[in-house]
Amino acid sequence: MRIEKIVLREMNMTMKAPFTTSFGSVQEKRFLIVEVYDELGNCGYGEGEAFEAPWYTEETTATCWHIIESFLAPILLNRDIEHPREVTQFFKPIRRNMMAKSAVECAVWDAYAKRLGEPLWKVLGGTREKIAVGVSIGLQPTTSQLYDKIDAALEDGYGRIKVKIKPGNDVQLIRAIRERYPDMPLMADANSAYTLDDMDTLRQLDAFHLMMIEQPLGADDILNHAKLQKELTTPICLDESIHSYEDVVTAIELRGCGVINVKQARVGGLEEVRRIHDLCLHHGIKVWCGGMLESGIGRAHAVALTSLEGFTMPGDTAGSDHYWYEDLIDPIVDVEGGYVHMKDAPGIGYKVNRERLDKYTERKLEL
Ligand SMILES: O=C(O)CCC(=O)c1ccccc1C(=O)O
Ligand SMILES: [Mg+2]
Repeated sequence: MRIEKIVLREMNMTMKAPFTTSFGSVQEKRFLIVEVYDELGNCGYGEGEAFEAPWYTEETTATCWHIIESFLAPILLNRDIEHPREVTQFFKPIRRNMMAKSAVECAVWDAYAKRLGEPLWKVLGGTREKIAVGVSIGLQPTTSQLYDKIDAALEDGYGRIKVKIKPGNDVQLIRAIRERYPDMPLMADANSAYTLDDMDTLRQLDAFHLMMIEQPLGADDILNHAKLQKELTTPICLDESIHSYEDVVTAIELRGCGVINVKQARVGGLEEVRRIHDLCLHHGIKVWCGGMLESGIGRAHAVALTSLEGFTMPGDTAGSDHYWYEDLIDPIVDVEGGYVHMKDAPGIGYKVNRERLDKYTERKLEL
């Protein structure tokens, strides 16, 4: 396969409601869509999932554009590729910038699968015909508004609820949720808001049989997660701390977690997720697929990944309509009774609606 053209788009779409974490809120999403064309005219799509500000990782929409335009696209253009797994190797001379790399790598996978006439999930080695998904609910102004969101998610059939916590909005909040929903599969995500000085608070969370506590401590702090995990019975799940296969090796050796939330965007693409998935399976570490408030394009890649056998826990890939009034794909990612059913169409399996793609494009560059 020969990559003959790459199109870069900066998108701007507004979510139905603001999404609030311990860092702040997002409602307007500025992200990138990458189109990769092979010599036969197959077009693959990938999503640059970084946020406009560097609160979740150091990348932003603007740094992704710069890295793709100046470094990644020139590496791929007019290059012959046997298999998309090579892309990760081609990108090795460029340090980090995982979200920029992922956008392009995902697009190459989609083009490759379309060229084979096969659905991406099968090309990746996925086996599940349907995948279980949960929802992640941001911090709400009041507990009663949070209850309303939980009730709506349960009514929509989601079988696992993740809520955000932060210092001052944690033990009381989780206790209240547990009293109202004693048996609901529940987990809490702190997005790095605590330190080991908060040990007493974090220990109290052990009383609520949470499925896991996601990323309580700093993004660069696997060592202290290991210290914390020794003190807790609830498994720790790492999110922001994991940027690569090597980070997972470190986390496993240090016993820094029981669970990994993996996102293709955070680790540089689908091939790296596959390697992490295999490693976790080998070591008995649970792994599931997280989300980045993506449009349907990034969502479709996450759905394809989640069909790998090791993704035994529900992911964060809620249906498109949970976040968006309209999505870039037809049909939308649809959740029925807590499950997304795999599509048999080639590539990501969802058709990109070109009219809507153009409607939300604010800047476009052909390379
Ligand atoms: O539903 C999603 O797409 C994921 C929601 C979520 O929790 C999240 C959203 C944006 C950035 C980080 C996170 C996270 O997993 O910590
Ligand atoms: Mg998280």
